[in-house]
Amino acid sequence: MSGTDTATSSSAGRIQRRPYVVLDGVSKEFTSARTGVRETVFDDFSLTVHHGELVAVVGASGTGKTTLLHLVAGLERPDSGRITLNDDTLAAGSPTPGAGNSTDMARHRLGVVFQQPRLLDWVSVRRNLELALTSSGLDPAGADRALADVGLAEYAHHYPSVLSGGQRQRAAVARAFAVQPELVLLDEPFSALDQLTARRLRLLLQELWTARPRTGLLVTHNPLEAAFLADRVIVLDGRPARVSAEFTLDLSRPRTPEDPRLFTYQNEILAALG
Ligand SMILES: Nc1ncnc2c1ncn2[C@@H]1O[C@H](COP(=O)(O)OP(=O)(O)OP(=O)(O)O)[C@@H](O)[C@H]1O
Repeated sequence: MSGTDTATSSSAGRIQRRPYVVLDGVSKEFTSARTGVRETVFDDFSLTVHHGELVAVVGASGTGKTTLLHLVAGLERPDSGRITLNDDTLAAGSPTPGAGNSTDMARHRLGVVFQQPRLLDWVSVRRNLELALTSSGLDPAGADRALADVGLAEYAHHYPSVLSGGQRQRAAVARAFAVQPELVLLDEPFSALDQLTARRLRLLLQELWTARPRTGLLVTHNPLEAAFLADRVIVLDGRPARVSAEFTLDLSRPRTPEDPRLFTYQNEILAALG
């Protein structure tokens, strides 16, 4: 633990040595809809994310960042290799790869935030959260608390369409955290927002993370966002994808967006991106 303030936490204090997400020798191919050619996105790819660790994944467009999240979420199955979450085998390669098991998300308490909020427009914001809670076998009464945590209590009865883009993404974050996820997957969660809103939501995410540390994978094109939020940043490169560089960010939390050390990391990550 660094410093004397008990509200701050260092990575070393939060991250356990126990692996939570393990990809072991994972391979994944797709057939391009455009050319009909098979592309090997991952070949014998391995990655470990430890309990309490937030790993950011950066890399050029098309390297396989979203595919990596989909594999971990159980939305895609590996062609070969094994993926385990908290020692529980989520997926093992099968000769007939197909869609993942939709119960995986509930079983492992996954919270997912996508680039777009993906809220149901025909029900209220509260109902959106209640449905997520119910499908995870949780009490829907938790919706109001989750909305209050992100500052949206007074918008609970509104339909998503009357909310601003930032408020909708805030609601999406609330929905992801409402299920008290053990694992949070974030796919470019703030890239569709203006800079000021994105900054506020990063601070909110940090608050939620500090209140109760979880394990997470964050896909982002923004090296500064990666440095601000993550414990470790990996750079994915090539086809098939491999980890070409890795940065451990030993900065205590809460972090401030103006911390000059973040800009140093940003430059190092940018240099690794080439
Ligand atoms: N369901 C699919 N069917 C066919 N090809 C796919 C499918 N999903 C991904 N791919 C291909 O796999 C490769 C990796 O895609 P992916 O979306 O994971 O990359 P990415 O690194 O997240 O890209 P970006 O940064 O642009 O979002 C791309 O060539 C993509 O076309």
